[in-house]
Order: sequence, then C-alpha cells, then structure tokens
Amino acid sequence: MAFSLPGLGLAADNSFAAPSADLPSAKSQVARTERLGERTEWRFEVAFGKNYSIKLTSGEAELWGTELAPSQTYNFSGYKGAIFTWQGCSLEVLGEAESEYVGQETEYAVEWLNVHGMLETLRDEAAAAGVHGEGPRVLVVGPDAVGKSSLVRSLTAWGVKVGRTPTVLNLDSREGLLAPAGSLTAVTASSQTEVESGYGIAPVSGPTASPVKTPLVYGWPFPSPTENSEAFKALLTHAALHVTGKLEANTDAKRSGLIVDTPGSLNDPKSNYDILSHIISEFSITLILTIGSERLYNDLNRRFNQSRGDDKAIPVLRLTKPGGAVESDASFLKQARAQNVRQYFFGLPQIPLNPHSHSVPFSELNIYRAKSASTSDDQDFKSGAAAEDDDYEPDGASHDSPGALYEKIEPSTALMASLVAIKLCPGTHVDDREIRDSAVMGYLYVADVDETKKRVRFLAPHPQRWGDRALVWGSLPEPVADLVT
Ligand SMILES: Nc1ncnc2c1ncn2[C@@H]1O[C@H](COP(=O)(O)OP(=O)(O)OP(=O)(O)O)[C@@H](O)[C@H]1O
Repeated sequence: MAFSLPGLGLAADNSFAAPSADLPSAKSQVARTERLGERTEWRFEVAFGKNYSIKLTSGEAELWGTELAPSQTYNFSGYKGAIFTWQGCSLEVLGEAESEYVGQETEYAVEWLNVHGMLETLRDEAAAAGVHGEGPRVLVVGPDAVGKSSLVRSLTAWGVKVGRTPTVLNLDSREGLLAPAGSLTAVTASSQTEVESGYGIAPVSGPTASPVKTPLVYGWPFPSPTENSEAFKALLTHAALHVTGKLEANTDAKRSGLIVDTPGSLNDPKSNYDILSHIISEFSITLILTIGSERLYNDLNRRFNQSRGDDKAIPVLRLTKPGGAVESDASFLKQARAQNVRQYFFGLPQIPLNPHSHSVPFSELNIYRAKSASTSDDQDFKSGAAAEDDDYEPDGASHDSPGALYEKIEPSTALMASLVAIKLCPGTHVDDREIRDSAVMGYLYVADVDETKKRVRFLAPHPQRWGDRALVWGSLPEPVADLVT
C-alpha cells in the first residue's frame, strides 16, 4: 500500500497551471457570455502558458460528469475539454483559446449516460444478491485519443453522484492518475468529485473536500505494456490480488465495481490479445466497452463474447467517440506530463505544497535502472537513462543478467532532473520480481548530484526519509529540466 504522500492527489488533471507568461490580448481580457442550448457542449483547447477561465452563470453544466458549481471560476491552461449541458446554460468565458466552439453533435453523451444506467442496474443486482454480490467490472479499450479516459471519468463521476464508490484502475502509464507518468494507479472514488482533481481524491483536502482514499500506485516506468509484456502481465497479477482484495474488504466498493482504463497501444487484439485476455481474467472483467474502432469491436466481440460458452461470454459494447476528442501532438503530451510533475511537487495555486529537500550520500542509496526490453526508437520517451546508456556501470549484482528488468547503478550527474520512484521494498538483497511488484511510496526529484562530495540532493513531497528502500529510475517519468532553478 502506498503511503499517503502529499502530492499524490494533485496531478490528475492538466487544469489550474502556473500563470501565463504572456500578457493577454485585449480581446481575451474581456469576459464573453456563451449561451448553450440543451445537449450541447463548449469545446475548447488552451495552450500551455495561456490562461482560460470558465464560470457557470446560469443553468447546469458538467465537465466529464462532474457538475460545475454556479458562479465559481474554473481555470485551465494546457488543456483540451468540453463543458456539457443537458438542459442548456450560460457560461462566462475569459482568456485565449486555440479553438473554442459549441459542439452540437453530442449523441455520445446520451449513450455514455445509458451505460451508466446499465452499470447502476448491475450494482443494484449486486446489492440484492447480498454479501456475495459483486458490481460490474468494466474494461475500456480503444485507440489513442478516442475519449477512453473521458468516458472513465464520466462513468466514475456519475457513479459518485448517485452515492457509489467505484474503483478506477489506470493502466496507461503515459498518463499518471493521481501520480506522475510511469504509474499504474488504483483508487476508489470518494463521495465528492472535484473538477480540479478529476476524481475528487486528494490526500491534501480543501475545506469542503471529502474523506481521502489512498491510491494504490504501482510503477511501470515504460510508455507501453508491450515494452515487456511478460513483466507487465506478472505485475498485473500481483496488482489484481491487491485491488480485488481491497474490493472484497469493502462492501460498497465491491458493489460499485471497477473501471479499467487502458493505453491505446492495447487496441489491437491480434497483437495484444494476450495482455487483454490477462487483464480480463485477472480482474474478472464482466463488461468490455470499446470506442472508436469497428474492427476492434468485432475482434473483441468474437474473441471474448461469441466464441466463449455462455458462462464465460463477456458482453462487448461499442460506444461513440465524442466529436470533440482530439489527438494531441507529442510536445503537448510531454508538456502535460511535466505539468503533472510540477503539480505533484508544488500543488495547485489554491492548494500549494512545499516540497522538502534531502541530501543523501551515495553510500546510502540503492538506485535501480529499469531496462526496456524493446528497441523502440520513439525519441519522445527516451530519457537520460536510455540516451546515456553507456555512462552506467552495473554493480555486478544479480540484476545485470540478460533479461533482467533492473540493474543497480551508481549515482551520477546523468540522473539530474530525473524522477525516481521509491519502492516499498528494501534496496539491498532484493530480486527483480520484488522490485517490480512493490508498490510505489512516492516519487523523488533529483535536484543535484555532486560527484565530488558523493551526495545527491533530492526534492521530496514528504519530510520523512525513505530509509533504505529501492529507488527505480526508468523512461517514465521523464526528466523535467526546469523544476528547480
Ligand atoms: N467531447 C469532447 N470535446 C472536446 N475535447 C474532448 C472531448 N472528449 C475528449 N476530449 C479531449 O480529447 C483528448 C482525448 O481524450 P481522452 O484522453 O479521453 O482519450 P483517450 O482515448 O483516453 O486517449 P489516450 O489513450 O491517448 O489517453 C483529451 O485531450 C480530451 O480532453
């Protein structure tokens, strides 16, 4: 179980970033009123470094299922999204967007709400079945940027709104949920979903925030499960034990069920059938939702529904991709991940955090580099670790054997500006499997490495030291050069 480190709750969303470096233009300084008809949405794309704010002035509206509070200003920077209204509303909009318009084609929202209704029926049936009743366990699969995460957020928020406590599991390591990228997070949503944090689970609670549920964070320091499918599957087997154990221990959570978000790289069941089937069996998935690809839908339906016996058939539903869902370029996604890291250490303007500095001698550190099994040439994900491969000397321990996932390294300046995960396992006399399966206690930022004095200065969200635990350095999270100046 991950410790409840401050900072884990503040990185779920791209909104509420640092103030704009640019002076706003005269036009963007004037607040305008946008009137939205029923079942329409205000779609907007805001660049990094720009400020954009929206206030609900009349009617009702929601962002990914979470209702906006009337007259409250919501700020966005480096963000793409849509404010949806069922009955119509007025919004006051201020700031500069790269694109903004009223989306009229919103059939997807009705369809998604119907899925929520279906999940509610299954939850009621679970309650009627008594202590053994289990709620729906949903797997969301589809290509990149088709709205999978938006669907998961909406289903979670609607569930929470009617008093449920669904558990969300994010298997997309490129987008950290309540943690930086490189994390796989499971968290049970609490009774109040906030627009800022996306799921309303923030270990640092504001005055109106609800009780905190501690996320369970595992480390997958690579951009895709396919980097090392066998290790990914083994990690999931371990994670599933804990996640399902947590659900078993809490009747409400068990009945509310599980919603699993997946990376787009798993959208081809031909090549990734193995991983998908593993997720389905380990988490006892009862419903598959797919967005965006007819071929994928047919493939999944054939493999997991039609070709199985009645008692093993898993229904597969194909959902509409939101018209506004847009692909982001590599640079936007990279900036979004860097912003998440900033929020992890420094919080949001309304809930700032003060990270702590720790200076540790090399001799007290056990740092392991996570080795990628793939020979991917995706430069975007190549960290200093991969790029400066030759600088590292494994310590000759068992970890440098061929096929090993981790190798122990000596600290060096190549670690500067990187993030390392603190694993809940000892740093010595530990094998690959234990490092891989241990949950993440939190992340450290390498602020400085002094090779002469043989000391590393870390930035941590917590004043407490982490003892002799193993630290893992991988392709994700990526280094953030300008976190401390
Ligand atoms: N209705 C909408 N209007 C405007 N923007 C939207 C809408 N739905 C989703 N988006 C935006 O489109 C982008 C892709 O959506 P989302 O992240 O939900 O997709 P995804 O399938 O989870 O993508 P990935 O697998 O790449 O993480 C996001 O920036 C999201 O905020």
